[in-house]
Amino acid sequence: MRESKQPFVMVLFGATGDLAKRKLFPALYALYRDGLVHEHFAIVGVGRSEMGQAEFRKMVQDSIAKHSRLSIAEGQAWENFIGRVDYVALDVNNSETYALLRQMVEAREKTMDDTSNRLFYLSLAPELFGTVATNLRLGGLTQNQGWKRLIIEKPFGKDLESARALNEVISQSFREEEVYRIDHYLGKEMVQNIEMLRFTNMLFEPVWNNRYIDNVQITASETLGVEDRASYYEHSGALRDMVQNHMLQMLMMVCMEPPSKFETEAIRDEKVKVLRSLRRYAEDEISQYVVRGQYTTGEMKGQQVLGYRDEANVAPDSDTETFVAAKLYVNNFRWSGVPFFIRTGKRMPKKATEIVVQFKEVPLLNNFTHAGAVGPNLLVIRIHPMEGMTLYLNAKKPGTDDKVVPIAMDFCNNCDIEGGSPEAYERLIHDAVHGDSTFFTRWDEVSLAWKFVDPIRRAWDKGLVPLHDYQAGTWGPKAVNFLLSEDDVNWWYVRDNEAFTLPAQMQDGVFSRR
Ligand SMILES: NC(=O)C1=CN([C@@H]2O[C@H](COP(=O)(O)OP(=O)(O)OC[C@H]3O[C@@H](n4cnc5c(N)ncnc54)[C@H](OP(=O)(O)O)[C@@H]3O)[C@@H](O)[C@H]2O)C=CC1
Ligand SMILES: O=C1O[C@H](COP(=O)(O)O)[C@@H](O)[C@H](O)[C@H]1O
Repeated sequence: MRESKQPFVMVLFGATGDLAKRKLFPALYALYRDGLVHEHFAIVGVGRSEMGQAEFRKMVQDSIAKHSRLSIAEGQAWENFIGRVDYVALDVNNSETYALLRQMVEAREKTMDDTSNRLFYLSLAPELFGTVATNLRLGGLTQNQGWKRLIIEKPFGKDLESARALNEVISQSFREEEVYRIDHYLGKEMVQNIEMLRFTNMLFEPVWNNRYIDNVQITASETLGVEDRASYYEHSGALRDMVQNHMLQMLMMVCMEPPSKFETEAIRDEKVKVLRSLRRYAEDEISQYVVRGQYTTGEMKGQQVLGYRDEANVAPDSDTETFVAAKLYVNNFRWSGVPFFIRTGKRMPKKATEIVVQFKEVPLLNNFTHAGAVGPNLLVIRIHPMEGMTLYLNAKKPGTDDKVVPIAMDFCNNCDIEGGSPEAYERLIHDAVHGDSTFFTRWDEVSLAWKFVDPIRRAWDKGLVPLHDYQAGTWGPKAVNFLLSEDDVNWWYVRDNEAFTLPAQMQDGVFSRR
């Protein structure tokens, strides 16, 4: 699993981009501040923009000041960090420019007792991933003495065919165990915690199956619209952007069997088995199991917002989906018959990612007069922005003889951590630096995820499934309801940053269905 700290040089392609500024530099700074990387490290930023070292360092400083969970330390500590950051402007398509990059990396390595461990991070447009992997090899950057690793941002392809082609190109320069495909949801504390909750509590594992679980709901809702990413999003849509990766990763974490060891490949093997058991829908079945939607103009926090088709760089007749909901089945012994409802969308009422595990209801016995008011137990795993979990149980209302009320046991994962828990990118970069690829996506996961998603995309492209409208600020198209009503299920109430409350359905001691 994790190696001890070792010196390394990180080459960050896309160092002037949005992700680098908002997430990657703040993450690197936090790792340095928390003493989680070797004292000998350096970052060589690569971008296209011409700028000098001082200007680049100022950009890094501004982005850390704006986006880091930690404030910039005054004095020596900051100087130590920023003094390790270099910049080179080059066009990654031009293989000749890699000689300069190599010189810069080697110059840094000379100051580290000639240790040569290299971490390449591709925070670039996906079309450039293969070219850079190849040019790194042709430019001699991958023939170093120590380890070499390649972190690749998403998306990894746009369908199975393109993902295979990309993988083929990358594999000519890096071995599979050197490739770290990012899915930043796997770096989220509470996504990682699912394993721990499940496999370290005797309370859950015996009932974690189709005998006791009625259904599972996974929501990743966003309040933001497409913002300035339309040129990417128009070709991606919510299916490729969120479902192929983040939603399926959360599903795998919920459904996987206990691994034979808490080791990288053992864990990844179990996750992959979930995707192998995931029921794949044929194109003519998609309309029964998957709903797509696109937001129209509506109100968010009292402000009128644009509909998707009116956003900058979106085609006026775009049929890109900004919302997807689906009913999934994992056809194995543990999960057969349990519906997994997933939904993700932009311009929804709350920013929240959470998983609700709804247990079956107790038998309605004649001698238990209040059975009608007794609702199901729920385990709610809150991933973002609240981190923690809530277990909903039933209990007697104090002062009454027989009135049953829902009660909630709430756990907050990050309330006691100053500055909040580590960001997903901190966790993931830290893992990659230390050779731990557990929370990165293995190639077979990627390919199976595309095998599930591709028929959906094809059915949509053929016009076999309607694209429904939903007003910005709502929970998606009404057409979604049929997915759940067949199973007599409703979406559970989603909290964002609200203080603890019982879900609306549980108030007044009665479980009402919305
Ligand atoms: N931004 C986000 O929130 C998220 C991004 N991602 C992924 O991260 C990656 C980067 O995204 P993002 O930061 O938003 O993209 P940006 O468009 O903001 O940045 C792209 C970066 O690539 C550089 N670049 C582009 N072409 C070349 C070239 N020919 N040679 C050298 N450098 C080049 C740009 O340099 P310059 O600016 O100097 O021209 C810039 O640094 C993408 O794969 C994206 O899918 C994933 C999840 C979220
Ligand atoms: O990968 C992506 O994720 C974000 C949502 O991430 P979160 O950590 O804020 O939940 C999404 O906005 C973006 O479209 C997508 O590319």
